Amino acid sequence: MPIPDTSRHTPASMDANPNIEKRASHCFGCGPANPQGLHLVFTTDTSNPDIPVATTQFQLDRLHEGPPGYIHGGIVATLLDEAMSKLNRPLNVLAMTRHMEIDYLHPVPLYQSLVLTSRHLSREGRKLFHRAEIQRPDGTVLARAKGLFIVIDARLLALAGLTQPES
Ligand SMILES: CCCCCCCCCC(=O)SCCNC(=O)CCNC(=O)[C@H](O)C(C)(C)COP(=O)(O)OP(=O)(O)OC[C@H]1O[C@@H](n2cnc3c(N)ncnc32)[C@H](O)[C@@H]1OP(=O)(O)O
Repeated sequence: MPIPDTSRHTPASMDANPNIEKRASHCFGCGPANPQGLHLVFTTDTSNPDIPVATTQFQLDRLHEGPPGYIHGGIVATLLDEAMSKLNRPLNVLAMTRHMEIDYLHPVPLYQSLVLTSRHLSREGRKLFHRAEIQRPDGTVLARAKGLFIVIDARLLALAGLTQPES
């Protein structure tokens, strides 16, 4: 069994002083410190604070290939999930994906700049309903998702040491 290269990826539990920023910095979708991550950087439009919209452009290569020339479907799901998760902080909540459904409308190509966007739809108590799309620059929708995110009690996360520096 290969020995993990901990200089490239150290589990948070092995960090000397892990906190939420360090842990989030390894998020596969958006963490800058994850050498194998997607490094997505979103712009969030909160001009209507009740309906935030998150957008990024991305371009992937064969590292994430599924069908020849196209992005793996699981990575497409990751992209859509990540985009929807970016709506939670503007809504001032911590939330996790409970359910999502995806329409794979067209294969999503490698080596092309694409647009990933998400929009908050509605809220019912702890349940947040979001949607996300991957589009070509001409607006053609390649994949679309609807997601249900559940608001997590921030106090429980704090007790677990996830939202503040551990002492
Ligand atoms: C610290 C946050 C960091 C966020 C990082 C974001 C990364 C990107 C986003 C992700 O990928 S998060 C990782 C993937 N998600 C997970 O690992 C979550 C795993 N699931 C859980 O931990 C729990 O299921 C969860 C905390 C989400 C919810 O558990 P709960 O026990 O608190 O909620 P519950 O199961 O009772 O469901 C809440 C409500 O949703 C409803 N519900 C559940 N599934 C549903 C469904 N499919 N359709 C409609 N409603 C549904 C359910 O009926 C209920 O309705 P009511 O409140 O009205 O009773």
